[in-house]
Amino acid sequence: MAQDKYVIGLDYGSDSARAVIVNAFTGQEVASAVKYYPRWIEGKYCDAVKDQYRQHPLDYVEVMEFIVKDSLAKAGPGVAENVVGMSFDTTGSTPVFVNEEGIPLALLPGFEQNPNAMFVLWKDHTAVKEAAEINELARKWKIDYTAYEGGIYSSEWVWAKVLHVLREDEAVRKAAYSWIEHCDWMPALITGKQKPLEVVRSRCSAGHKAMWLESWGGLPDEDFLTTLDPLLKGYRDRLFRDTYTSDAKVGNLTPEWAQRLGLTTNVAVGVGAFDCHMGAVGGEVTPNVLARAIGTSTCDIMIAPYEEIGDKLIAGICGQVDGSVVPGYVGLEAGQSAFGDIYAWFKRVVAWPVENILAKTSVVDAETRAKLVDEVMDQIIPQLSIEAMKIPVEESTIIAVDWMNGRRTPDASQEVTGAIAGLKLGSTAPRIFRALVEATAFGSKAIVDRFAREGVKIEGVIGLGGVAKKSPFVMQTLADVLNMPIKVARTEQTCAFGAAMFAAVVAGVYPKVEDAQKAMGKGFEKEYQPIADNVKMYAQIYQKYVKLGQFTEKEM
Ligand SMILES: Nc1ncnc2c1ncn2[C@@H]1O[C@H](COP(=O)(O)OP(=O)(O)O)[C@@H](O)[C@H]1O
Ligand SMILES: O=C(CO)[C@H](O)[C@H](O)COP(=O)(O)O
Repeated sequence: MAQDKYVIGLDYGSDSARAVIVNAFTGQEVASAVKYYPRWIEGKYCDAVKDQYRQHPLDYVEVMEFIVKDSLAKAGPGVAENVVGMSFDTTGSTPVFVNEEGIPLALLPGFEQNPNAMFVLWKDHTAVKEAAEINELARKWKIDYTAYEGGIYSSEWVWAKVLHVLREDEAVRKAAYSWIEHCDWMPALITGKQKPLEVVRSRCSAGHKAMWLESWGGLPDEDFLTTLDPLLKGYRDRLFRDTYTSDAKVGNLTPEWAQRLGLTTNVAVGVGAFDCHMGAVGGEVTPNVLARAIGTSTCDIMIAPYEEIGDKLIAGICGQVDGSVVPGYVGLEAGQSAFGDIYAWFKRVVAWPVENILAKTSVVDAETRAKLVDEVMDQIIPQLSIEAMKIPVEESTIIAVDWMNGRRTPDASQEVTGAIAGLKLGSTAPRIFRALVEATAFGSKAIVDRFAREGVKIEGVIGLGGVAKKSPFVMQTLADVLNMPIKVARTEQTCAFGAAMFAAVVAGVYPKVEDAQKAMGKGFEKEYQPIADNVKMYAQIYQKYVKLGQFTEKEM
């Protein structure tokens, strides 16, 4: 019998990263490990009031070493030496400035504590002004470089972010040579191909976030960038012309990284991509099916055959890119800038006395106090869900809008804000929580409706990600609001699993990712069916959501 071969999929989410070791022949999950980013979880380098969210490169490196070694230890003997491939997915656009050697500036002396020298996380919205300038210039330019990115450039994306940091920070400006996305830096680091012009760049990040298009000759031309701001002079030449889909190999693990991770230099490392794109692959996406990674945010992915999409431009989404999901298809991306993050925000609001009064009380000893606080914090969302679920839909008289972190799709605007209306003295925490869950579902419906309006047929919905797994309440509400059945992917870590499928292709186990999907895929664990009575009621409540959104967009 042939020796088993193993692959590792690494998924870098907003708060934590996980590694999954998978048998490349059978798709059996052998072991996994997860770890929160240590500096991030302490709230370092972030300022929510300013919409500033930065992540230190050391968080990514330390977590990688831990999760790979921990999962290998759990896998037991005979696995490490037979790992043949490794691929990454990360959040995005999450770029960092690097020096000529490709080293993120925060790893250099003098920059260790400078948030501008760190990765600018996708949800950082400090570059709203720069995004508006990009949109204004693109409208007037001979080529509308935003055309394949839904027609609106967002402050979540790389050019807005790098321009903002260049303007804000003279020290970074002087030290910076180029920039790199998180999904490209991880493979570059461990294969020793870190120099900016040697980095094998992802089609997914370049196409969806950097206005890269093959037929334009790659990135927007120098003239466009320097008209935007002369500070961008020379960057285009210090970046890339070509990009690669995730079935391509970056290189092999270097001896140093093989040793640090407990693997061998036989490990082939694949081109990275964004979490939801690999998640869609792990969730076995097919044409006309919307795969939704539902976690902190949502990222909604579809794939379309060339002959179906042709030259059609889909307005108001986060881009359509050849090969960004499955090579050989156009990948379409949309999403909500906050989904589970809205529940997390409400949890922080209701938990204010827990974190600020209970956490300081002297009524109990320190150990008991810490346990109490932890237990209350952990139980808030699950308990609110249980209570909110008991409220009949017809009593859903509180209406909320889900733009607490801006609106990613349809029609990106990070300037819009969230809202809660219809409050009364009887509006309890579970009732408000229910309204927030409904608002996140209504935000999803706005996306589905936009795809339909643009002529993209959706025949099925797949749910993956933390919320899809953890919350039957949210998923049932979503099925009712969308009036569509939703299948939930069986694999525990669908994004990491998708990365593992790509790793199997990169390592030569399968010629195409579709073959890896067939052999390794685990199917679905559950299907939520819309409940007809709820569907009718939500169709009416949705109109109120739309009106409230129009009001806040205009007046707030
Ligand atoms: N029981 C729950 N019901 C609904 N949402 C939840 C629940 N538990 C956690 N969440 C939300 O899940 C989100 C994290 O999703 P997850 O997919 O695990 O992470 P990430 O988005 O970083 O990949 C958080 O925003 C959190 O508020
Ligand atoms: O915008 C993205 C991809 O284009 C982000 O990577 C994604 O939304 C991150 O979210 P999460 O933490 O929910 O996985």
